[in-house]
Amino acid sequence: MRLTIDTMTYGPDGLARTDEGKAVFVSGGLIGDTVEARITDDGPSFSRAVVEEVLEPSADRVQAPCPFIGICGGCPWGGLSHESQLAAKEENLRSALTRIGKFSPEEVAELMRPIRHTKEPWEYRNKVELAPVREGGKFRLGMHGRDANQVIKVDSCPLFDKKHAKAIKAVTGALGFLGNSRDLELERVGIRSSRRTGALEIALWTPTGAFPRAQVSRVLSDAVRATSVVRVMSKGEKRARRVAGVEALAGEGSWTEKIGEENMRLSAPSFFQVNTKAAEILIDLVMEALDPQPDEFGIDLYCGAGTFTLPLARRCDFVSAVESYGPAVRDLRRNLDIANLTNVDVIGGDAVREFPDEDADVLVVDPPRAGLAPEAIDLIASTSARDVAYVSCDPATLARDLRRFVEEGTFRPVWATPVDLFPQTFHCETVVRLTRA
Ligand SMILES: C[S@@+](CC[C@H](N)C(=O)[O-])C[C@H]1O[C@@H](n2cnc3c(N)ncnc32)[C@H](O)[C@@H]1O
Repeated sequence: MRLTIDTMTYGPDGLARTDEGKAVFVSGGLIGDTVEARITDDGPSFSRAVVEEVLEPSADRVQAPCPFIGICGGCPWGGLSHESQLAAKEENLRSALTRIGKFSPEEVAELMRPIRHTKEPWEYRNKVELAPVREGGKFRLGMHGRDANQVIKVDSCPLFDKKHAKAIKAVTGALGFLGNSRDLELERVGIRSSRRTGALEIALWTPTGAFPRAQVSRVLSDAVRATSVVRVMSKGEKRARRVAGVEALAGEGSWTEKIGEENMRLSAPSFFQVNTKAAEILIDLVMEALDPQPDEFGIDLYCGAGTFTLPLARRCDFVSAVESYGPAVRDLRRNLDIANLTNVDVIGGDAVREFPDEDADVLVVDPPRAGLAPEAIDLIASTSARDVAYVSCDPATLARDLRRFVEEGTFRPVWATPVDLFPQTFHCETVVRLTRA
């Protein structure tokens, strides 16, 4: 079937319409392409298809600096110019605010500010994750393919920080060698690099139990000059793996990064934005949205290891910060110690159940993809906060939650700024300023 792609979805695919107007999600199709596509799934309201041949390539197609574009899962939009990616991300947010948030086109036009981004569409990632695979009795590590069951052997990744570009090959080589002589039961391997502090951490995720610590530490230390090698031990059912502990195999046992003026120390399981430079744009936008004053109180919900807590604490009189994940709570306490900040109450627990008793003037929320529970919106509405900064990694749940705030009648969105933290992918962060309605 001949199709012309007219939209990039919030996903890896392009979207086309048949002559009858039916939507077709086209894997491998980029906006502006005319393609010959094969239907793989013909549903009642939409179909799925894969590109068999690009008949007329989009003018926005570019040659990406990687031979694995289209195969590797890391860069689903890697064949598209960065300008076109930015435009598609703005359009995705606009569309979510209209379709899901039920804001009128005029309201959306008023809310939306241009997408912010850094000058680095490649080499921005401070973290890569490698997946293990055993094929024909041979063990190796590689990148997750676009097909989730596929693991692609790579020597380098153009998204990864060039300071430690060689670490990928060194780590895959060393662990491949070790894994062929004995089963390390590796679940995944994380590599975190900071060009600012020089830190390089290798994190080996394994189940609890016996582990050849000394041998792994020696082989990895010979292969790569890491500042930290850790083992993250997980337990429980595969789908709901929980972290049972982290043990240092060599070096510092944690990773360091400088973000804005702050020096952060992070344990391997803790969340940290993978694009440090672009995360600084998020911090600037949150501070712009809240404009915190020295006599004011702040709340930081879903605070992680403190990306927004520390800058907020420097500007406010007092901050309550809530985070449910134990390692991140410990990291935040340590980061506050390093920064000599004593005006933060760190609360470990669920953002709803442990919602701070202290009232607040300003509030930042940065929830996971699922967005805010209705109870969280009610609790936020019950504070006397004058402004809320909502940091979101999912336009759909963001749009849903903004509508809920508007329906509650307590806060209304003033502006929404998309931020491109993840070039070459469809993912997009957004910061929204909400103010008292
Ligand atoms: C998107 S991350 C943001 C972290 C932090 N603001 C940052 O920028 O580094 C979301 C955080 O929310 C935490 N989290 C997830 N569910 C939570 C809940 N129900 N209550 C509190 N924190 C939660 C996660 O552990 C994670 O650290």
